[in-house]
Amino acid sequence: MDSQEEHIKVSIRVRPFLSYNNYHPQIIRIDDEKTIHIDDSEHTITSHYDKIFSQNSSQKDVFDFVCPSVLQTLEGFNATIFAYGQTGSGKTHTIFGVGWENNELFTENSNQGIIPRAISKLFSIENEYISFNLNFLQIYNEHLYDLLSDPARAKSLRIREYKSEIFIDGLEETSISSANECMLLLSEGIKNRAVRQTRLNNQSSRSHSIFQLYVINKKGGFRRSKLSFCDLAGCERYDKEYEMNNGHINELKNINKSLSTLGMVIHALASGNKEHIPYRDSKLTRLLQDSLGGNTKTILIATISPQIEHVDTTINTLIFADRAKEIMVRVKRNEPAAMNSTEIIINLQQEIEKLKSLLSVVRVENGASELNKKVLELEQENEYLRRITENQEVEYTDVSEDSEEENHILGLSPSIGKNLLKLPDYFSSKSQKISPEPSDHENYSFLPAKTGKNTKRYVFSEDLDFCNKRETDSPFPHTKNFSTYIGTFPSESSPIRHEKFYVKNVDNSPAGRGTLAKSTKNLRSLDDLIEEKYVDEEKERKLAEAKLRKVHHRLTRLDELEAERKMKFKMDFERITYEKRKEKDKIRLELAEKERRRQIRREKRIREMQKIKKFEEARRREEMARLEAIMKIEENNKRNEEKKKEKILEQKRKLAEFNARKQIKQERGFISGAWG
Ligand SMILES: Nc1ncnc2c1ncn2[C@@H]1O[C@H](COP(=O)(O)OP(=O)(O)OP(=O)(O)O)[C@@H](O)[C@H]1O
Repeated sequence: MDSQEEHIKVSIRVRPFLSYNNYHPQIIRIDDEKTIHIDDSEHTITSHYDKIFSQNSSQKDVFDFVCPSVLQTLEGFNATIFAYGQTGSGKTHTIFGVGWENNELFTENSNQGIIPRAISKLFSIENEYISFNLNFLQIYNEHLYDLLSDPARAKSLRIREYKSEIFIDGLEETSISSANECMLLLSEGIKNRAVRQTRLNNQSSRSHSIFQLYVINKKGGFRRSKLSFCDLAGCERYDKEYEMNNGHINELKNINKSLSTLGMVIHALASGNKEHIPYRDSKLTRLLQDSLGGNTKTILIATISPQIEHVDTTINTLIFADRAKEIMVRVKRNEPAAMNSTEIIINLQQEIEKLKSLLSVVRVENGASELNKKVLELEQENEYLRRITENQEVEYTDVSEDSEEENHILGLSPSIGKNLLKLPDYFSSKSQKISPEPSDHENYSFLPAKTGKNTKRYVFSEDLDFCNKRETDSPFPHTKNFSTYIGTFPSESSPIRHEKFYVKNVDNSPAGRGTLAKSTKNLRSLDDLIEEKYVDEEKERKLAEAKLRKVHHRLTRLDELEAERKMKFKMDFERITYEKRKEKDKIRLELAEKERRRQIRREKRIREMQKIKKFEEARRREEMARLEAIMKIEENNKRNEEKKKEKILEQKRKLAEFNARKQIKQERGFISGAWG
């Protein structure tokens, strides 16, 4: 099936206020299921995600959101669900649920987190072809531990990579046949996790834990998919007011370091730069590699606290979630591995063999052990060669049989041969390897016998005169008057080995001399025989020398390699130290810059507030003046009005008086007229 590209799904879950929280203003508003607002005096932020879970959302609501991806593992897709967020914001609550201490979560209830719900869901689907394996691990202080087999955190495990797939050496994968069995193991593992009471959480996870369920579908082959749940340890700030012991500080440093690496990985992936993703900078990112950048359907649940004092961390979590939204992953259904059980077994066996051999290679590659191994091999080889050389010497010097043969060829009696200075004893001791040379060379004749390429043989005679004539003398008869000595004289200055036969002439009579001459002649024919042996020995010696040269060459090369490795290690170490220092400086600068900007913002806000206050004051004063003016005008108007009214009243009064007077006049006129 073709692969398809899709975004990582991102959701936000807001934790409710906990009972021990004091009242705090609501700074989080959720408009619809996809939009969240953060509003406080300093920030106004709006952001969109695949799903927002409010403070009232239930565990079931969250599971319903991830359920389709969980079920897709049955069809051969890999899936990962991971929770990220500030300490105490509800990651463990979301992923595992609460109440594991009392095994409360075995049966369905509202507190169950995503994992127990996923287990129940998967086991509720009856399918004879499907089986499950699981493992459960934690990353504590940058060390990996098997939560199911190593509760004491005694043995940390190592990450390996094979065919670009990440696996953990020594992590036990347990086959499970029922949901109950699975829950039991899960609860065992949960109890083994590293937790600690902190200021923000009574049961704070101090490790990142990863629970992996392998879904094996045997229908039409052997299809294996992986469902991972990851509960990350929460990021936490160093708290000066809360006394932290060294263990706590160490945990905090490791947690924050791995989370910041995760942030960098997310940042790099989101920016589309697939070239250099710093997966290897932490164990966490190494393990999440295939979830973030590989063939896996991934869901991130970012948990946030509703409290105003955590607003900065909440915003950082949202920034992290924003970046994760941008990541594209290419997902593909896993292919079936083989068609029948025999093939499956063969495939698995082959795979195991490959992995085993790979492991041994990786193991030796990972340190000086390879070098040690090679050095050991070479030492063994050296020892072997040394022994060969010694044996050759022993064989060569152990001439008891040869001397008997020689005696025989020389025609010397066995008794004479046996008296040859007891040669085997003589040569068997290293300290006496060199035969005694005749004390006075003047008295010896020097007869060159056969000369091999690397061997020179000489025959000495005590009698110079006699020896000078030896070439023309008659054959050497068997006689007890002669003793023959054989010795090997390694030359210090040259690789040529000098071998000297010297014959003592006991009987200095002419007959005796004749015998010696004959002996010498026979000796020369013996040389012919021995020469063949020397040629073989020569070959062997050459071989041994070549081997030694090779060993020497290899040792030199190993020294060079070791020097190179050390140099590379030193350079890498320096580079990493430099980068880390740079990174630290950068973070320090960023923090300082952030602090500076925050300070500027604060000052600006204070200035603005002061401006607004002044402006308000002026406005108030103006308003007061305006009101006073209005009141004055109104008073004037009122006064004028009253005056007007008085005037009118006066006029009315006057008019009334006038009218009254007029009427009186008229009445008087009328009376007088009537009288008149
Ligand atoms: N949605 C929720 N509803 C009710 N209680 C919650 C919710 N989320 C978290 N809590 C409670 O808040 C407390 C802290 O939650 P939890 O331990 O899950 O946080 P965390 O993010 O895993 O913290 P840490 O990173 O320190 O482990 C717990 O008592 C938990 O039960």
